[in-house]
Amino acid sequence: MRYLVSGKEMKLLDQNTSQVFHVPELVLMEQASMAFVQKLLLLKQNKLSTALIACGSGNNGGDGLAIARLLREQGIFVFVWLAGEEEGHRTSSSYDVQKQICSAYSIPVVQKEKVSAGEASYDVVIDALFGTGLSREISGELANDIDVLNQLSGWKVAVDIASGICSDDGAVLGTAFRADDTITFSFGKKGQYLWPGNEYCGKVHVVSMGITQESWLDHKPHTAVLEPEDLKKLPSRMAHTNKGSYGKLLIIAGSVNMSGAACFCAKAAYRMGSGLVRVFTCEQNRLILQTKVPEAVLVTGQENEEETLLAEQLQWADAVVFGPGIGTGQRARRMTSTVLAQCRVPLVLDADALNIIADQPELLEQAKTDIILTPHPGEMSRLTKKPVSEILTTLEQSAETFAKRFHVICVLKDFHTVTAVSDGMTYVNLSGNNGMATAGSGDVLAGVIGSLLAQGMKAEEAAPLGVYVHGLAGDAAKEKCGVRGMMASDIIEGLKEVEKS
Ligand SMILES: NC(=O)C1=CN([C@@H]2O[C@H](COP(=O)(O)OP(=O)(O)OC[C@H]3O[C@@H](n4cnc5c(N)ncnc54)[C@H](OP(=O)(O)O)[C@@H]3O)[C@@H](O)[C@H]2O)[C@@H](O)CC1
Ligand SMILES: [K+]
Repeated sequence: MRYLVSGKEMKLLDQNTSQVFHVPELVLMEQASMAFVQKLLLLKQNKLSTALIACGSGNNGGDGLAIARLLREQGIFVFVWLAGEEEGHRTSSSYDVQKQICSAYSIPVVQKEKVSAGEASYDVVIDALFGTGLSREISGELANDIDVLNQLSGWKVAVDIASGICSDDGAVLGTAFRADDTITFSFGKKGQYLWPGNEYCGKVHVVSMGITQESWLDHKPHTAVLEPEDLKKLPSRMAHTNKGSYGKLLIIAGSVNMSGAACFCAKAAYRMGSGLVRVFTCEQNRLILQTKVPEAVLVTGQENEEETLLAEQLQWADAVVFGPGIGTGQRARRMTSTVLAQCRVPLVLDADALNIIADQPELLEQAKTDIILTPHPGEMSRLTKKPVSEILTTLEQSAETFAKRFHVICVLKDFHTVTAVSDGMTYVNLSGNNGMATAGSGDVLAGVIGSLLAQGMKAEEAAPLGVYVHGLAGDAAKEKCGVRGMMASDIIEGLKEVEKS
């Protein structure tokens, strides 16, 4: 697991390192710039001969000037554009020092007219206009400067973060540099991974500049990304066990003409390691379920006995998934009330269950168990009564606010799904790909998380880990089918590859 930080947190880490651990700002700047150059050369295998470095007037610009000097040392023809100063902005003291050094080495300075005229071309265009210090919309000449950079040909690389992207949430503040790659210091910044910032920052490379975990002091980071080593947290398999040792999962899913959701969910749960899965569904789905997932035990009932049967099944289960394909009619609404009132084991609420709860959020408050909700932005919009556009641009905040308000875990699904757990941690998921935007993918996720819960994982661990594993399964499916050919069943098959990794 690694942490992602906001701009404010990065500033705090910088300050603590300078003030408590006595590492001067210029030393950090030198280390950052050296690490940047090392990475840059590695990425292009030393095949660079010309570079343009556009510098703002703060410390990001200071980095840019140090980078110019270090690239020159490597025999690269460098040109700096002092865009911040040209626009009359106040310079930082470290920028002033770096500029003095550059002047002493006679590093060539180009003016805007020359850059915008496109007279020269550069192998790499480096953006050091703004970093984590960006605090408001970029306007006027500086906005135009960014547009000028975007129009240049050549490989585009951002120093720390693409200028114009808010480090905290990925918003575009006015306009933004479009980087192919971003080389960032010490910690990934949240805005590099959240939409639309992720599209502007390109591939993000984190390099060390000498700020270590100690610099957190007593502040606790609260956004994390799971990594391959976190797969060790998956429930272990012992030698002397039987199918009952891996939990009893109840999946309440499917309705007339909606059998697929139940199939995907149950299959995914078995592939995730469940030993016993029961599917509570309607009688009409018997044949298809018994053909597609013969491993699952089916429970169906007549309308007049269904409520009693459901209550009995809730008693049997170690974990419950409720919602995929249940519809939003009277039967589904009755079941929602029963499940939320009577379930005493960890519960995943997905799909139609979320749409029903959107009309009766008080049901969530009455529940007496750990709940994980897995809305996509459309469902989240119905749950919160906020437009989808707002949810998409405030993904982390939306998940966090909902989790805190209802004391639940909120898995807000998107290209980079955000999981907010009730203790204040949020996880940004980086596994997966756009081929997973396909029917049934969400049912698979619900089955994966449900399975982990039934195997005894705590809800706050099962939710982010389930999301991560689901993404890895999607990546395995991409290898086999490509992003267009991928279907939910391929993601289920992909779960086998995650197990092998
Ligand atoms: N600190 C350290 O130890 C190290 C930091 N490092 C590097 O420093 C970077 C952060 O540097 P930074 O804090 O100087 O801010 P930066 O992003 O360069 O912006 C400059 C100034 O612009 C201003 N401003 C803001 N928004 C604006 C707008 N829309 N339009 C116009 N002006 C605007 C704002 O000043 P304000 O006007 O708000 O007073 C801001 O201060 C970081 O990303 C990393 O690259 C590394 O060297 C390692 C050591
Ligand atoms: K930058």
